[in-house]
Amino acid sequence: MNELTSLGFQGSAHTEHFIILLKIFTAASLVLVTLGIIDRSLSYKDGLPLVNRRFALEPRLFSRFRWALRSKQILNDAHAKYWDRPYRLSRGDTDMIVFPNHYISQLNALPLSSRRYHSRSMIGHLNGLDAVNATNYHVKIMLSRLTPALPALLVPIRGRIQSTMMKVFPQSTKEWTELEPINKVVQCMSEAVTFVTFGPPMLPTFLQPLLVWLLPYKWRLEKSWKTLEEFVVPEAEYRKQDPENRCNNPDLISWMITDAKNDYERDPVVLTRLIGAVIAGGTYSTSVFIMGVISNLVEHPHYFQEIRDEIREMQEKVRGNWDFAAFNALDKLDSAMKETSRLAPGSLLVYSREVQEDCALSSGLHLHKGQMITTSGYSRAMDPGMFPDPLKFDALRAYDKDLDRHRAQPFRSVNEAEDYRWGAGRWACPGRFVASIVAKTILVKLLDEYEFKFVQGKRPPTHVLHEFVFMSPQSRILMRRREKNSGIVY
Ligand code: HEM
Repeated sequence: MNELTSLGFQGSAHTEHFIILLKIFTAASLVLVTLGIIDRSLSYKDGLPLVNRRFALEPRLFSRFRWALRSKQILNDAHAKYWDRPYRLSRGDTDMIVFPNHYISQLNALPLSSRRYHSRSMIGHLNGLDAVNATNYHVKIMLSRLTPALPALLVPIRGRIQSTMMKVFPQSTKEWTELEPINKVVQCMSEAVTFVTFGPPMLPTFLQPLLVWLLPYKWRLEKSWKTLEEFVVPEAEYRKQDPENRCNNPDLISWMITDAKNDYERDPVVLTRLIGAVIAGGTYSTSVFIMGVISNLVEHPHYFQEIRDEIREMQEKVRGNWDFAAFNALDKLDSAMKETSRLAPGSLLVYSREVQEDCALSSGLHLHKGQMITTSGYSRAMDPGMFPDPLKFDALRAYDKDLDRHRAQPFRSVNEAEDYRWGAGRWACPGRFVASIVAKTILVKLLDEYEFKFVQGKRPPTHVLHEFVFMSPQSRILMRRREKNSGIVY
């Protein structure tokens, strides 16, 4: 009896357990089915493969972490899988359609905005860079006024760079000095950028270090904007009162005041924001790039020597007159610059745009207003079909491959058949002419006059965070002035 009771008892306990399990199973199935339905309803309907999100309901934070830490791998895998097809990349902050490069000519005809993209992705509403949403005036002036004036501006730019270099780089030919080269180059670069922006005597030198810190990760934003405004606003008001006499100088502010078509374009606060965007976009990127060229050449001393010889020969050929043509005829240095930006572009993604109106591609793919699109410049730069042995730094790659073509399409050009170092289309980097000539001006002297060594033999690392590729301004290098150099004087 006892046994039966106990069996009966156990039997009802089993039944109870079974019912509980059944309930749990039913509830779990219902949750899964519901999640599946929600997941499907949240998924995109355009059939594009989704990269870096495992299912539509996966918290975006996971995509963001993966993208922050493994962006190169994610792009490599996606390129290997979908190389000829667009795919949707989940970055965590937004989902972008990544187009293969051959779509660019078709995309160029669509209503896309690069500035809206830059403003949105750089949280322009928080840092004040959203002024670029309303106008492309700064880009227009850079291309139509600044670029043609560069040959004439070269002489004062050269002089300023030279005197800054004498101040910030070591002069001893005996001792090695350990320093933070990026911060030093930033000072030279900002001399050039502030000169083309404000003209000669306008900007007090004590403000220049502040402008330098209008850099993405060092922004003391509101304070920096305020400092810049405190200078630019009264200066712009002053020049506006008598443009004929006060806007004669070839500089960005004067051109922006004289060429303005409406009150918005000549508003001093707007001018401050636009100028801030130009300075922030150009100073740090070019300085890191210059350090990248030097690091690559230190790592490959035979190229360093060849390029140094090229500089020495040019110095003799032009008898010390380093004009535009002389800098632009340094074919080997130009080739090393192309190779440096191919291996370490500022961003793995280029040609990033926001769609302005609903539109469709010839393939039938619909793009909706507000959608972000981009291309993977990195996948192109690493394509062994375009660049054999793509991970190798071959300083003379472009020079050796086809010299005529290299000369016709130098570093400063937007060459859509090569990599996308300046982006592409109408909104490719408008600062490329400034970046190229200023970088060459600094590099010619540094490569000719200095020896470099890595600290403890280790190259300063290049980091990749999200799509951004950068070197820390705190990276250090050893430098010593060469006793025997070509004696270049700007
Ligand atoms: C080596 C240095 C530099 C590199 C690698 C670089 C690269 C780029 C790239 C890839 C873009 C995006 C283009 C696109 O989406 O199609 C861009 C945009 C831009 N760059 Fe540069 N840049 C450099 C230097 C400069 C300098 C020196 C300036 C200013 C003097 C500058 C000003 C700008 C501006 C204003 C834009 C935004 C254009 C727009 O979309 O409205 N950049 N740059």
